Amino acid sequence: MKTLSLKNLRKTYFDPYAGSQVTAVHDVSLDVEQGEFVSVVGPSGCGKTTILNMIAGFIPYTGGEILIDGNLVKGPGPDRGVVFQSFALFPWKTVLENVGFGPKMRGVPKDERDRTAREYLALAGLSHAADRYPNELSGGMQQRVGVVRALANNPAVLLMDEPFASVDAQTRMTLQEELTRIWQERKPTVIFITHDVAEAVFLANRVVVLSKGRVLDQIKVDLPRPRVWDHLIEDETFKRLSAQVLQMVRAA
Ligand SMILES: Nc1ncnc2c1ncn2[C@@H]1O[C@H](COP(=O)(O)OP(=O)(O)OP(=O)(O)O)[C@@H](O)[C@H]1O
Repeated sequence: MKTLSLKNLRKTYFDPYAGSQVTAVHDVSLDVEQGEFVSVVGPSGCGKTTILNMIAGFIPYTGGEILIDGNLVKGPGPDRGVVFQSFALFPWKTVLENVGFGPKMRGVPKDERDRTAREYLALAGLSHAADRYPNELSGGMQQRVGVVRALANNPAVLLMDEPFASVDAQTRMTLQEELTRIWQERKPTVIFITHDVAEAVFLANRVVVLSKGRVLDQIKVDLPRPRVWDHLIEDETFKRLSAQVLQMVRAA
């Protein structure tokens, strides 16, 4: 079943420096199935963040349409969860309260939202941190809380914009493994933007390569799961797919 559908999506910005319109997204059509994990890669300025922001409903689109479960996107909504590279957890709320915030806003009773929040925290190995405050956590842990906070709303689509870009390489690999494990358990529909080709391939069922506001190509990733770096780093298929995507990005 199709969860997300982009049809001939277009976005122009007014560039105040040039005094003219810039087309950031030309004509993007993309269908994402329920429970699919799609990575989006492409050179800087190819329109990745613009597309994500339009799906999130943060910025209007100039042409075409975005449908989520058949409904036209007209603005932000609880059917989409968003995780950025730098995002703010509420510093005055505990980890448990942060994760339970979305359900609270939707009127879910305290017992139930605490139960859901604890379930998601356990899934990310964060049970021990439930009563801590964000400034008592490492950057990697905060990022994991951000991911489970978005998931706890049970969004139709989880939108992730380079969520692991600012953590160290070691932590990043752990977060990637963890995300694939959580994905496998809950099967959320994910759009994941990254500059890191290996990350894109490691995580996804499909990698979409953008170039100058258009879809250049798409590659299916049939690697078995669970995905673990120790196995994949030397895996011939992983290496071949990564090289293929890298070549496309460099040519884009
Ligand atoms: N608010 C804005 N006003 C004017 N032009 C913009 C605006 N935001 C983005 N652009 C332009 O739109 C194009 C696409 O930008 P976008 O940020 O979507 O690319 P990106 O692929 O996410 O880049 P990066 O990988 O560097 O984050 C670029 O040419 C950019 O300069």
